[in-house]
Amino acid sequence: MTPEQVLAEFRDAQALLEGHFVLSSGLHSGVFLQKMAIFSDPVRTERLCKALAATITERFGPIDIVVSPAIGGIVPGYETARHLGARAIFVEREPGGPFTLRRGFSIPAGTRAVIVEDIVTTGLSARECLASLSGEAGEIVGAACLIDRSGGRGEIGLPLVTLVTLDIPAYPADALPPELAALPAVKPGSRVMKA
Ligand SMILES: O=P(O)(O)OC[C@H]1O[C@H](OP(=O)(O)OP(=O)(O)O)[C@H](O)[C@@H]1O
Ligand SMILES: O=C(O)c1cc(=O)[nH]c(=O)[nH]1
Ligand SMILES: [Mg+2]
Repeated sequence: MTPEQVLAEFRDAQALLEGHFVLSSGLHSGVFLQKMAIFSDPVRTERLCKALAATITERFGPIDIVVSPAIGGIVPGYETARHLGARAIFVEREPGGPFTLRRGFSIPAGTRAVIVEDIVTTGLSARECLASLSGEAGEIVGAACLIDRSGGRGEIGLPLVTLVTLDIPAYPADALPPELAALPAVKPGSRVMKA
């Protein structure tokens, strides 16, 4: 799948939103990729995740386990795992807390795992996912996402593959451009911000 085809999927699904958004990292942006507009369509999700699985195989070789950060990573993690012939597990948090591997999930010795994210903005969520797996015996060989909106600057601590790299501006709350500051802010994701 070319980057243009991937972006066309997001555009056709009306997943490319404009407004004033508070992102998971606390940064603000005028653009939000509403991945759930993609993941609510199994056929569209299959097309994208099949392509991501091929990219993962090419870069990292055989994969036994896909591990994803909840909530956004669960659907693409599962669908990508299906195309990799791998298992799909996820890390989740108590509101406001760190990611944890629960529900009997593990990455056993001798297995090769990859982190699958939906969108990477700063890499914070993927980094926190990786940190939560430090006690697992298997090898985390890399990370993958559908869209990297960091311009390739997101830091995960693992090699990252993606279907598309975009460089979408994001701003700290105290450095908003006036046109963004003029719009009411909404926070679409699940991370609980600490006051
Ligand atoms: O690279 P980052 O700066 O971490 O931003 C990207 C993360 O933000 C979103 O998750 P969010 O925490 O909003 O919750 P969600 O997965 O429940 O949508 C998205 O699903 C990624 O996990
Ligand atoms: O950084 C985020 O929180 C984020 C950005 C984006 O475009 N889409 C999303 O689901 N989360
Ligand atoms: Mg997320």
